[in-house]
Amino acid sequence: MNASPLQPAQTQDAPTNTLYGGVTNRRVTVRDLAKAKRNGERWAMLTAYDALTAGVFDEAGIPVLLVGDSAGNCHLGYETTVPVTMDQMVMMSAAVVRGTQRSLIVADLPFGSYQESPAQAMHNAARLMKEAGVHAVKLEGGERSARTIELLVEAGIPVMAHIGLTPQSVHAYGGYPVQGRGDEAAHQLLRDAKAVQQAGAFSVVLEAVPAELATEVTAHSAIPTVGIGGGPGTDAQVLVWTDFAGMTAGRVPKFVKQYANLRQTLAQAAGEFAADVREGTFPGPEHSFQ
Ligand SMILES: Nc1nc(=O)c2c([nH]1)NC[C@@H]1CN(c3ccc(C(=O)N[C@@H](CCC(=O)O)C(=O)O)cc3)CN21
Ligand SMILES: CC(C)C(=O)C(=O)O
Ligand SMILES: [Mg+2]
Repeated sequence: MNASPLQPAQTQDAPTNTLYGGVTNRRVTVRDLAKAKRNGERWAMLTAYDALTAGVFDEAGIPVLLVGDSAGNCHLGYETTVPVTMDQMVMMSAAVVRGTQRSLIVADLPFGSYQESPAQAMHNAARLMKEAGVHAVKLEGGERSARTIELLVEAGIPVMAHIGLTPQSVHAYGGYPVQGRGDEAAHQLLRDAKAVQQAGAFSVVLEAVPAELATEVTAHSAIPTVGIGGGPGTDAQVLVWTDFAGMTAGRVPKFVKQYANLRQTLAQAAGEFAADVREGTFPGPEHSFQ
């Protein structure tokens, strides 16, 4: 039986139960993710906005990378994701695709690029697939986006849905509140999950919802659920890479676990570089040409 591309082939030097590390010579596909769901395999997704960091995460064995419109907050200096444009998403997505060999690359359709009509969504999803070369797109909304998801899927575009807290609605929410609290909200989330699955989505992000509800949605879902602030019961987890790596300035959401403190590391290195230059200890002879 072929090893799942989500896990290393069981060779004597491949540690078990770790992320795959370039053990196969093909891209992860939506079929691999469906198989992982059937096999109860959990997997991790990270955001990436450029070729360099995408390549690091691809080599580290992250099977799916999301070119998130969170780039607005983490890469482009905006306060929210709302200003991010299609041209910006195409440029970042193309870089992420060029920087990777195995990870499946999903790109967000940014605010205002799909809500007008299914035809508008088709036009912009096609741009991401053709101009950037991504393998799937993601869009926000459950029942409200079902017809659009159907059209894209019928056109051969794999769609990752996104329900619960949908950050493009930040001004309608007045912030980023947890969604799905209370009976009516919980039932709406269950209807959203059912609608996107029936529309043909290959997976669905559950953002900022009570853990028990996310577990219930996952149990009733035939497609992989990807949690961010949804607790441990989802099939997969996604984090914004600048949060997980300790690069984000200021407060990060409660659901973030920081696996590194790159902001401090980089700041300290920059300080040492500046001091060496000021003091004339860099460059030394070993850095100089004769
Ligand atoms: N750096 C970054 N990380 C993200 O996860 C992220 C972005 N940017 N930009 C787009 C959206 C915004 N996100 C957010 C931002 C804040 C909260 C937040 O602070 N939520 C409250 C909920 C409190 C409650 O309702 O009980 C929290 O305290 O976590 C959640 C998601 C997720 N996305
Ligand atoms: C928060 C994740 C799921 C996202 O949509 C993004 O990074 O833009
Ligand atoms: Mg997004």
